[in-house]
Amino acid sequence: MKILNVKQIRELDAATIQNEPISSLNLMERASQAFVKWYEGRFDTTKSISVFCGKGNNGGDGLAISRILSGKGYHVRVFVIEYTKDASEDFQQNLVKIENLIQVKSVYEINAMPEFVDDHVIIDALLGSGLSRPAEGLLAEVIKKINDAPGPIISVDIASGLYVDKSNEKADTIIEPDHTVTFQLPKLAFMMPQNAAFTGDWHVVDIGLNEKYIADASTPYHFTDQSSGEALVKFREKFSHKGTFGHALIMAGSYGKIGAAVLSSRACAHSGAGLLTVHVPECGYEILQISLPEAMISVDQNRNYIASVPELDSFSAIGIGPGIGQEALTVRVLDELLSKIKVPLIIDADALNILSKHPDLLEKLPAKTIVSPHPKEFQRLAGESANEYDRLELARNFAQKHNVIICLKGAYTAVILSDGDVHFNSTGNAGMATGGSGDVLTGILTSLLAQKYTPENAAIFGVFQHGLAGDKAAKKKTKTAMIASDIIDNLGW
Ligand SMILES: NC(=O)C1=CN([C@@H]2O[C@H](COP(=O)(O)OP(=O)(O)OC[C@H]3O[C@@H](n4cnc5c(N)ncnc54)[C@H](OP(=O)(O)O)[C@@H]3O)[C@@H](O)[C@H]2O)[C@@H](O)CC1
Ligand SMILES: Nc1ncnc2c1ncn2[C@@H]1O[C@H](COP(=O)(O)OP(=O)(O)O)[C@@H](O)[C@H]1O
Ligand SMILES: [K+]
Repeated sequence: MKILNVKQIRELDAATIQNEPISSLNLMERASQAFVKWYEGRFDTTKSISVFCGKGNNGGDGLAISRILSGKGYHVRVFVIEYTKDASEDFQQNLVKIENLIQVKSVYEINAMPEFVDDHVIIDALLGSGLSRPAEGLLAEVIKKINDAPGPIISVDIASGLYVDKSNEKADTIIEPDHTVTFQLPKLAFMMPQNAAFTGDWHVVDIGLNEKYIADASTPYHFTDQSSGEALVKFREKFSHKGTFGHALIMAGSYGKIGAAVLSSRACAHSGAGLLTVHVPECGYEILQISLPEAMISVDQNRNYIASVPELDSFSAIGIGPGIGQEALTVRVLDELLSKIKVPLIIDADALNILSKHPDLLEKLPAKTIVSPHPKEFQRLAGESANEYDRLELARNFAQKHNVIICLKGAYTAVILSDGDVHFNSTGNAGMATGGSGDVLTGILTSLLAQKYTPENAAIFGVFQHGLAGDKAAKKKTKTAMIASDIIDNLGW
């Protein structure tokens, strides 16, 4: 699924109107019907509704939604906030359509706002994708008043005051909805943790916008939804054998952190690699052998941390990093590995921290190496950013400059390809915010690389699979009780 910018969204609207063809008023009607269909599935007619409309097309949607809901037996109050004399054409037409059906109250000053009762639903149709500056004056006061209301808030298309594709300032006044019902495509703003309060649960409703425009639109931003994630799976051929699926090498663990090696190795074995060798310091030998008899163990000469690179000839992909520590000899191991490696590589955790401290090693990274930092590791690697949009740009530049693939981990992990394209992941949940989840991802990615997934597909599909398994684990055990091992136990489909 693509994520488009504001200009493209406007063009998409126009392309639909022109090519279908459909009048813009009827397109607004279709969008409003789609919103109402979503609403009916959630709230019954016992709950009263207050709809707050601005005077652009988002407000026009609000008026149409009010009329349709009222026709379905909902008790609806409608308020138009009079922050300007100008109103869009479709807003005006919808005002005429509603006039004899529901009383519309004009709000010229904050004291004219209604009082709210507990289970009263608020629909926010003040400002949509046309936001061009922060909400101020009466609009800002209204937004604050709505945010203080006890009942649920549902934003039409996007929370009023939130930009679609660029960062707000901290001081901006923005609606804090429980739900956002957005039209046709997810918005870039929804991907950013900084906007969590201004997004709520978001839902995309199909309003039949022009498919050709969407297919042709050029954008770096994509969303790996269920269908695009599942489409990447490589099914096993009938006559395949273990040699078909590659031989993965995982280099992980140090004294006190052998668990990281166990987690990444188990995840690797459960993700389809034909063979798996785990290189661990001596102290990890028995632990690994017992916890994962399916793996072969390559025992380092050093007791407590990895100090040597094993013979690499037989491996088809290598993952390094979980729990390895940053001892001087381990730094040398990473250096030597980067000089010798001829197969796809994934670098995570302490191996990333070593890269941050030894930036000269960055120049040695083989093309299309996958790096999987969480935000703190990425900051160590690439530096600070003022906000998450800037961080994403920094990551896109970093990926292009070093010709690597970055899995920037988070609620919507961003897989950033070496051409700068970004694929936000749709799966996963806050139950995965627990020690070891990242080690599991490293194992999955190593496994997919060993199976000859392209590094791009390995990263996108691996992150998707990881989140999917996390979602299954949360369903069975709850987000609170699940641990990283549960993600492994729920791999597969
Ligand atoms: N695209 C689609 O597919 C479809 C879109 N639809 C709907 O249309 C919505 C977009 O409509 P829209 O373009 O009229 O924008 P919207 O936000 O309602 O108002 C813009 C007006 O507000 C003004 N303004 C801006 N910021 C302001 C501020 N802080 N304080 C005060 N004023 C401010 C701005 O002024 P200007 O920037 O021109 O000075 C302009 O006059 C979209 O979100 C969706 O709900 C559906 O109906 C059909 C399918
Ligand atoms: N709130 C969340 N929603 C979805 N996924 C999450 C969330 N929090 C963490 N995760 C996922 O869990 C993993 C955590 O990785 P990481 O921070 O490296 O953990 P660790 O170092 O403990 O293994 C990442 O893949 C991340 O995307
Ligand atoms: K809105």
